[in-house]
Amino acid sequence: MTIPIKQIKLHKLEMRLNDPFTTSFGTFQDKEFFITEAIDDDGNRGFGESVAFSSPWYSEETVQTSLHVIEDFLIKILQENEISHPDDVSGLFSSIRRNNMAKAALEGAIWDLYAKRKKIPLAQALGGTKKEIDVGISIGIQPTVKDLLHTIDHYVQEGYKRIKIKIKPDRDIDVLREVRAHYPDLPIMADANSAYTLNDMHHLQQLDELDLMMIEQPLEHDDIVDHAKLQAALKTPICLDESIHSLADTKKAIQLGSCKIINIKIGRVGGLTEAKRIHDFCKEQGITVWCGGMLEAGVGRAHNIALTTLPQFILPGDTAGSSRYWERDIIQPEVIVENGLIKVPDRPGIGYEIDDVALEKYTVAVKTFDF
Ligand SMILES: O=C(O)CCC(=O)c1ccccc1C(=O)O
Ligand SMILES: [Mg+2]
Repeated sequence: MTIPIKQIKLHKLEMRLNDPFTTSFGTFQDKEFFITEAIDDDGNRGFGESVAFSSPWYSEETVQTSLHVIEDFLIKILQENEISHPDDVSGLFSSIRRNNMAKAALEGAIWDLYAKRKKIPLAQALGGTKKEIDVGISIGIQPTVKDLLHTIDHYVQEGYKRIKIKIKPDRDIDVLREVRAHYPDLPIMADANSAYTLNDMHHLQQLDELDLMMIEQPLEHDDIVDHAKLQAALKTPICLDESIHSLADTKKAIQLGSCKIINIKIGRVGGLTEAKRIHDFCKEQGITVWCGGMLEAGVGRAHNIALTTLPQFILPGDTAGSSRYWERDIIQPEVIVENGLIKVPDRPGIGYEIDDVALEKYTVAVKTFDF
C-alpha cells in the first residue's frame, strides 16, 4: 500500500539555547532549522527535523543548502514516485549525491507518518524493543575548569550517568585530569570535533591514563586513515562521528581499524533507514554504537529516542532532556530524563504531540508543497 502524501510543509524556526554551546570550532547559541511535516489524505501529520546548522562548521551542509536541495530536488522526487514503505525513500534519493541532512529531514517526516498510519510507535516501526533508554549529556567547553566542574556537578545531580566533555588543544589533558580527580568513577568521554592531527599522537596518548570511555573524532572530519594509525597507538577507544556518512564508510572504517565505536547521527547518515543499516552491520560485527545529538528540538530528539531502542545502541547517547536546551520545547510532553533514563513513548509515531502554539511562536516562515 502506498503512503498517500498530500502535502509537505517546511516550517523554518528560530530558537535560542538556554546556554551557549562551545566546541573546538566556536560558540553557538541561536539555532535556525526546519521542521518538516508530511500530511496524508486522512490528515495524519508526520514530522521530521533538519539538523543542519546556519554555517558549515560541523559538515558542509547549512540551513540554506538543505532548503535548496529539499525544495529543488528532493520534493520533486517524492512528488514523482510512489512510496510504499519509508525504506524506499533513501533509494529514491540516491540519485542526489550526499546532502544527507536534507534527505534525513524529509525521510524522518515520512517515517513518522508511516508509523502513525499504522498506529504503532516509531520505535516499533524501526524494530526497536527497549522501553527506556540510557542517556548522557554533552557539555561544551567552559570558560574555566571551575565552571566545568560546576556544570558537571549540576548534571550529575540531575541523574546523568555519563558525561561527554568537549576538548581542544590547550583545553584537554589537564582539564580532563582535574575532572577525573574529582570524579574517579564517573563514565567520562571526550569529543574533539577534529581539533587534532596525527602530529599530536604523543600528546593524545596521555588520554590513556584517564580511563575514558572513548575519544570522539580526534582527527580530521574526513579522515579514516590517520584515525587507524592513532587507534593502533591508543588504548582509549576512538569513536568516529564526522567521518561516517554511510554504511559504506562504516565498513571501511571498521576494516581499517579506524575506530572501535560509532556515533550514529540520523542527519549525518541521510536518515533512519541508513542509520538502521549501520546499526545492523555493527551488531553483526560486534561494534558498539550510540546515538549522537545535534542540539535538536523535540522532533529530532524524539527520532533519536526511537532509534536508540534498537539493541546495539549499547552506550548512553547524547539525547539529553528538553530543558537542557530549551526554555520551551516544541513537543508535549517535553523529553524528561530521570536517573539518566528516558521512557520511550508508546503512542503512535514519534510518540509526542507537536505543541502547535510553541511551533507557531518559533516559526519565521512556512513553505507548502502540494502533491
Ligand atoms: O547535546 C547534543 O545534542 C549533542 C552535542 C554535541 O556534542 C554536538 C552538537 C552539535 C554538533 C556536533 C556535536 C557533536 O557530537 O560533535
Ligand atoms: Mg561529536
